[in-house]
Amino acid sequence: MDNNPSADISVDLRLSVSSKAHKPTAVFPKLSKRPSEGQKKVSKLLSEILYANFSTNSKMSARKFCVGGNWKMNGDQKSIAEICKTLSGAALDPNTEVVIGCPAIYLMYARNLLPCTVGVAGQNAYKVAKGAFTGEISPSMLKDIGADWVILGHSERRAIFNESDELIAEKAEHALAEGLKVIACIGETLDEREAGKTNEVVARQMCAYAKKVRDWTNVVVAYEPVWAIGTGKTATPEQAQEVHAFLRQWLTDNISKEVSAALRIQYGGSVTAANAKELAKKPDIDGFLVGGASLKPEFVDIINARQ
Ligand SMILES: O=C(CO)COP(=O)(O)O
Repeated sequence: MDNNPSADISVDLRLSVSSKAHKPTAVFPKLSKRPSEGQKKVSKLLSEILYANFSTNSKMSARKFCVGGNWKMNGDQKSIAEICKTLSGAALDPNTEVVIGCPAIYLMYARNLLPCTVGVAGQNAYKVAKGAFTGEISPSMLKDIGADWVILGHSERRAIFNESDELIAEKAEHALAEGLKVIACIGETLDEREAGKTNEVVARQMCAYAKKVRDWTNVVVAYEPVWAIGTGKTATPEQAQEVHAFLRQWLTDNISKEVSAALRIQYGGSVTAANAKELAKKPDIDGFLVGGASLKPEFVDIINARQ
């Protein structure tokens, strides 16, 4: 048996997790004699397998919470200076990444007023670098003035400016190629939810991104049910978690287990200081994309929701 480690697989699989190393080890059953060489080999093999799985799981919990403020078409120099002052003076949770989606014309202004730990995002960018596209801005321009992110596919761009899944995915592809990080928005309308089509809609939107995005490292997905945006009707933590869990499974099935474990999925739609803490407790909610409340001092409490 000693020469054939697979011959004895009656090893206790309980994990012994060292709090320091976070490395589980397979535990031998209580043996009256010292473990044989074969048993040791099996134990080592099992430890490695378990550690590999455990590492993947621990990556899931290691997703850094990410809170975005989407100011939309709001603010002027005076009010932006005030918000930036509030954020600069506040104790922001260092374990939360913060990104401000600022109107393009004020991006450089906000960049200069915000703490350097806070990222800034454009709220849109076109799918090519330059050219005769009156009124558009490009990812390289955003980068040039100090933005590191862009929000794409927001439901307002989809509904008001008729942006298709395909165009949004092309924009995401180009923005990523130019070195921007992308907050990729998705979400169903009230009619779609009531027709029981939520999963179908978000899967379709994810499919479109997946056709163009090869590397998901610099992508954060923002699930924003359209019926919850600006309406004061937040999805309950359970409703949000249900869709986030569906998205996580979709990523596992259609992209990879690794991407599914690492990709951050924000929730957006009437997030306030009052509901952020409960939403933040859900295992697949990795942050928020906040509209109205990001223009108010309560945004600090939303950023710190996990404290
Ligand atoms: O659209 C949103 C963020 O992108 C959410 O807006 P509200 O937080 O105002 O509902």
